[in-house]
Amino acid sequence: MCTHALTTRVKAALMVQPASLAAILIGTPTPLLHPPLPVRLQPPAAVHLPTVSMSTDQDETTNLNEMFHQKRILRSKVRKALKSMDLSLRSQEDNAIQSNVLEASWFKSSQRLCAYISCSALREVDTSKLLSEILQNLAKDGCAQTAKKLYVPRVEDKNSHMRMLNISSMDDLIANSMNILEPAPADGVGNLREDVMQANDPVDLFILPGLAFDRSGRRLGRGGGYYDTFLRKYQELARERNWKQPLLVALSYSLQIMDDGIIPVTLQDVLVDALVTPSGFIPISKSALERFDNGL
Ligand SMILES: Nc1nc2c(c(=O)[nH]1)N(C=O)[C@@H](CNc1ccc(C(=O)N[C@@H](CCC(=O)O)C(=O)O)cc1)CN2
Ligand SMILES: Nc1ncnc2c1ncn2[C@@H]1O[C@H](COP(=O)(O)OP(=O)(O)OP(=O)(O)O)[C@@H](O)[C@H]1O
Repeated sequence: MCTHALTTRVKAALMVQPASLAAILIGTPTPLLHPPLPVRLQPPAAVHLPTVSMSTDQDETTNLNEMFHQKRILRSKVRKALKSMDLSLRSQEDNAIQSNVLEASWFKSSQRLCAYISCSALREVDTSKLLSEILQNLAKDGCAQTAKKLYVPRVEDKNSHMRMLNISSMDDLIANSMNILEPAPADGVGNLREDVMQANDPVDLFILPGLAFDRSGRRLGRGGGYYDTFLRKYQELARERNWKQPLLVALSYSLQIMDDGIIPVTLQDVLVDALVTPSGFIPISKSALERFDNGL
């Protein structure tokens, strides 16, 4: 790749002037509205930078690498804290978070959702009660018009490519190589499951996992870039179709909420609209604040 192409990609990923890079690194609070969509960059490892007049670009590449390095450090700290979390506290927080979701009007009124299948080995906030409520309603109701439709993640490859496929029962899931339950592409009788990107109707709610969050909507994932890539594509689809953007809600244990300035972000990172913690709902974006104010 030529140096110019690298420079352009790195700048596009940072989407900042050099002077404001420090602000990103130290994590100045972002506005409540989400920033413009960034461009995903390739890791710049194999590029040879010329020695003249490129110090700024080199600095930017170094800073970007430093940002990913800081993310890795934070990930391992949070993983460690989650591993030593008291079991009864964890179970108490799992229950409180799920009750907060189940009682929320934005959850009750949602018709089509994407949610993660929690993995206890990864110490993720439990979603089993939410999933069984959604799927039970589907089974009870029988009427597709009023029951909620559920889409869950399926990792397709290691290049941050994930799909969200429709399931109607927990029996539709099998463990993948990472030991996370996910749907096979086709059901038991060979019919392909509906991919949310091909659905005719919009998703209104995403329930998101993550390792760390803050009150400005920053989210640190597990490092694969799967959700950021997927969410940007879905937001683009919603724009093209003039759909209302889905509400992005992340579930967080108390210890996963960081002070502002701790979570490094590039503009590739999609901000969440709200958090659900054991103590309640934290609206962040304008859209979440509106729903919260209106009791929606
Ligand atoms: N429940 C759940 N499903 C999900 C995600 C998720 O975060 N949670 N994903 C969200 O992207 C995608 C899968 N991505 C994943 C990325 C990393 C690991 C993982 O096991 N990470 C280890 C560290 C591995 C390493 O560093 O080599 C860990 O975090 O302990 C799991 C899933 C799609 N499905
Ligand atoms: N130094 C680097 N320069 C450029 N890209 C990088 C670098 N290190 C990692 N990446 C890429 O960035 C992506 C991971 O981004 P990030 O660390 O923001 O993930 P994340 O917060 O876990 O996101 P998600 O929750 O979406 O999985 C991966 O696609 C990875 O290949």
